[in-house]
Amino acid sequence: MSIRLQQISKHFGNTRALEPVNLDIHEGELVGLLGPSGSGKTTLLRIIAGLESADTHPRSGKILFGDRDVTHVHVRDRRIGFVFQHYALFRHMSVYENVAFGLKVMPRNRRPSTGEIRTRVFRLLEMVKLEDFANRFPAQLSGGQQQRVSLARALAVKPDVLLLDEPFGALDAKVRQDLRRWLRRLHDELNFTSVFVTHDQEEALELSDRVVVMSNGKIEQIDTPETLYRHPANRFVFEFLGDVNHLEGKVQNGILTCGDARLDVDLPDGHEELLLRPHELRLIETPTAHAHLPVTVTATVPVGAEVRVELEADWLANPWLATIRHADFERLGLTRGQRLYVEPRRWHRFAQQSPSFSPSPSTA
Ligand SMILES: Nc1ncnc2c1ncn2[C@@H]1O[C@H](COP(=O)(O)OP(=O)(O)OP(=O)(O)O)[C@@H](O)[C@H]1O
Repeated sequence: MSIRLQQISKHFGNTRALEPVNLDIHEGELVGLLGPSGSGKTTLLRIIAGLESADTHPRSGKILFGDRDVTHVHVRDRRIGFVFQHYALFRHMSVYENVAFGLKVMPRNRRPSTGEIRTRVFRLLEMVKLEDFANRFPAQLSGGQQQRVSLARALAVKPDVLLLDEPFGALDAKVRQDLRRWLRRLHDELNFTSVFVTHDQEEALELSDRVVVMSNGKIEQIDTPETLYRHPANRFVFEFLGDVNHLEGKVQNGILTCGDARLDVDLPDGHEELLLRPHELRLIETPTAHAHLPVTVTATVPVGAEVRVELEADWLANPWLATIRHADFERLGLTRGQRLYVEPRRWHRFAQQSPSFSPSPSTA
């Protein structure tokens, strides 16, 4: 089922939660709504669900599910499954009863037989690997297991659309990771259309076919994770999608200067701010002819396959972060207090007036 939003806006009193937005979600797509707190993600999801109504003035928007105009259709008639952050499982019902609930309360003419309900519930419990837990109660399950029951329950009624609001928000990192895989697998296997809300960049990039990046009630960009990362539409998207180091200074005759730091840049004279990703910084023991960026190591933290290195310097307003391979970490014998130089492999800049993205070639 495709979803189309046309000119949907929302005010709560004087607060504008959503500017008029247009959004096309294709049938079978898994779309993430990503943005900082208060950017309007939940409001947008609730409007798709029919739990919240969009503004009707000054200009009324439209919501289409496939060809069906559902703008004024009640939530219960939209054929939607929900999964929320706080597992709203019925605590007095077993896992089996929780998953079967939506089927048992269907109108008589649509309700499957008891046998069919049983088959469908066990099929879903198998898919989320909880078939041995059918008789347990929610309190006897871990957070991740409860969320898998929530997923199975939402899918039991064969929704056209599955909506998830920070579904894994309350869980620890490892469980979140597992549940993402569950969701992706179920999505691909059962082929429904899903929209989920998250403020976690990694979750959005890993799980989504396309990501909708939002800020201040506006859609900043809608793209595949790959395109978002490589071609951010503006500075907000670039900064929101990952850690960024800033280098601000004056360019004269192709050299950017900031205190005793210097970097060759192919830019016209004037004030510039360059943005650098942590993995695009190389740490070296002596400056090069093109880059003289002296720094001091203030902390080193091994994280997975990389080491995060915090760097400070008099010429820096805020510390920098570099991520390097363990092999480089060992080769350089990095310790706190060590003095080094940075050589950017690449930098980025966004023109002040226009929101265009100007990736630079390597400056090395
Ligand atoms: N029921 C409400 N009454 C008044 N203002 C609201 C209501 N719901 C949301 N808002 C406001 O609308 C804006 C968008 O809120 P929304 O919950 O959609 O953001 P969000 O991106 O989902 O944030 P979070 O990640 O913190 O949940 C915020 O400024 C919020 O304060």
